[in-house]
Amino acid sequence: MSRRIATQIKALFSSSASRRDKNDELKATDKTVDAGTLDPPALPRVRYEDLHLIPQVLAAYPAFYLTDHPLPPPPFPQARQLLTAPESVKATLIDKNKSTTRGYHHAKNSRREWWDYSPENGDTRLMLDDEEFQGASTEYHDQSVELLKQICQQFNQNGDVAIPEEVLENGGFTTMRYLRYSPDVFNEQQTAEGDILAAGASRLDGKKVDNANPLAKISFAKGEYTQSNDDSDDLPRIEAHTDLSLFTLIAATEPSGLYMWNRRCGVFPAPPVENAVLIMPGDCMAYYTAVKGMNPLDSLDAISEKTVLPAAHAVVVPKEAGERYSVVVFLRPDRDAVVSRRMVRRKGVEEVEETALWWLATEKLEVEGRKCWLADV
Ligand SMILES: O=C(O)CCC(=O)C(=O)O
Ligand SMILES: [Fe+2]
Repeated sequence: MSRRIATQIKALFSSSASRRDKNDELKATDKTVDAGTLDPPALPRVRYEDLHLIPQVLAAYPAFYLTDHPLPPPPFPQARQLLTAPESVKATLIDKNKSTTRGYHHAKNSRREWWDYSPENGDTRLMLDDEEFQGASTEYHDQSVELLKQICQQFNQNGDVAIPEEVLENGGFTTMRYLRYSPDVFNEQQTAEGDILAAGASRLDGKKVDNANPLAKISFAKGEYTQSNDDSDDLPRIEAHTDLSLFTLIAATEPSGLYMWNRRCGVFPAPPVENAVLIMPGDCMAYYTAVKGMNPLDSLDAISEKTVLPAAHAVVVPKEAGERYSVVVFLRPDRDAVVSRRMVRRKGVEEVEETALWWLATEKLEVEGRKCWLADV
């Protein structure tokens, strides 16, 4: 790493500390300070003009905020417009083929509802019939895709191609999601037999078991996170998972409630930051940045410090905090894009096995706690 970049990165990471209240900063440097007065760890901020720093930043942090970017304001009014529309309108936005990546969905036991915009071939089906809604939504989607592609290009510098150009040529299987987390989203027959269980929840011996929410009632005190599962059924949330994407972009309203893990299980709160978007790597990046000639499906040796791992994240909106809206853009390769190639031995013969995005998606559905809502990819 050049000295200039090393200095820039150092400045970048210390700048998250310098943003804190001056008193806190003084406390943080005082070795005798009670750990209870420390802030939780902060995710770094990267300016748009410093995109080249991203590979190094993601070697140290699970995600980052991008500031000074050219995106328009996030379409929160549109998210609110759609997700608070009458049930009869939402019903018209449900895909007839039961797609899990297009149109309106809810997980009422998690007090969450969402709408996916899947614009393959410029498709505007399952959108609100409103010109302003469509204009703002497509504009945010299209510009976010361009931005996320620029982020991917940072891994293809100096003759090194991590992400194949063909993956970045078209929009691939990219989608945008509007989410609403609210105590007002609830299942009227919450306890009725046969109701749809919250994502990640299952029935065991007739009892409802909630394994969806490891962050229920999370709090930070004395320099540590503590968690309890009391009332976890009531909190608007999304279970811990990684995204099936190259990169994911998130803009959210207050209150916060988004948490991310780094590769050493450190937890970072990821509250909204004004005029910034949160960028996190998804599953595909681990394959594209694995040690050359090795495959994470074969061995953990394929993962080096420079390998960009998908960021595990969860949302738990604190009790009585009100509603939270988020706008999420998932940059993905085509469904058929080969994400990984490796040599396997079958019936004594060595052959190349190719893994496509759609296969990763279906495989992921089998993994408890790592569901990704892409059943029909
Ligand atoms: O609402 C958020 O901030 C995150 C949503 C999310 O993780 C997802 O939809 O995959
Ligand atoms: Fe996610």
